[in-house]
Parts: sequence; C-alpha cells; structure tokens
Amino acid sequence: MTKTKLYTLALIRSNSNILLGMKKRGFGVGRWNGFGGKVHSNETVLEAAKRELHEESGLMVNELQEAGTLRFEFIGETEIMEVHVFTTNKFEGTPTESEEMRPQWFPISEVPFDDMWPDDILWFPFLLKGQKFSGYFKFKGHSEILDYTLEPEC
Ligand SMILES: CNc1cc(N2CCN(C)CC2)nc(N)n1
Repeated sequence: MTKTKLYTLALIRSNSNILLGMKKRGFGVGRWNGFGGKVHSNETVLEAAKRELHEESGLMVNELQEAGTLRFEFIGETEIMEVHVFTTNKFEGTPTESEEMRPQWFPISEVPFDDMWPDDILWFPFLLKGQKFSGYFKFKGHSEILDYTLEPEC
C-alpha cells in the first residue's frame, strides 16, 4: 500500500540569480537543489518550508509563493514523495553553509542541471516563468526517469 509523505523545496531568486545548495549528505547528496526537507506532524507545509530554508541556508523569509507540486515514485519503494515547491525573491540574511547544504548563487542562464536531479530541467522553466505546475515522475534508481507527467496548474 503506497503512502504519501510530504516534503518542501524552496527556490530563492535575486534578480537574474537563483540560490542553490550542494547537498552534503543524505538523500540527493552531491546534487545542487533548492532548500527543503520533511514536514513535521505539528506544522503546516508552509511553516516547514520556511523552517527548512532557514535551517539549511540561514535565510529568513516572511512569505513564500507556491510554485508547484511534484510527486515522485521510486520503483520498488512504497513511499510516494509529495514535494511542495515554493519560491520568493524577498528574504533576509546571508546564505550560510550548513551541515546539509553549501549554498551558491547561480545566474539563471547557468543553472547546473547536469549536477541536479534529472526532473529539474523539466519543471524549472515553469518555475522561472512563474507558471504554477504539477508533476509526477516515476524513477528507476536516482538518475533514470521511466515516465512522467507535467502540466501547468492555475
Ligand atoms: C526525485 N527528484 C527530486 C527530489 C527533490 N527533493 C527535494 C527536497 N527533498 C526534501 C526531497 C527530495 N528535489 C528535486 N529537485 N528533485
């Protein structure tokens, strides 16, 4: 019986730059990504997104904009990951390395997709255009997408 587990992912923009973090350990280690993690039972998805962003990058945000929802199935695993994606260009603080993440600004034109999860190159265009999206990806291992659906949501 598949079980859905909630996660967050926050992408921070500043003019034509985007803040990514190099994951230093755990799930997705060695790949650049936004900042996020699990949603605790005593918090909303939005509260978790703000908490995880601060824990992983040192940045503080008052508001986050909903950008989209991504669901991931991994062949052979019963958990479906439901990742709620957020974005903002209003933040306080300076990106600071954490135990989990090494933050770095990238020009939007230089997003290192080759060193990111393979789904990212597919949904980033929606994020960058401010078009909300909903995606479902079936992974074999951590690098092969067997099939997927991705559509704009209003
Ligand atoms: C499986 N593909 C993924 C997962 C993923 N996440 C990021 C957030 N994590 C907490 C859970 C997994 N992020 C991206 N960009 N792609």
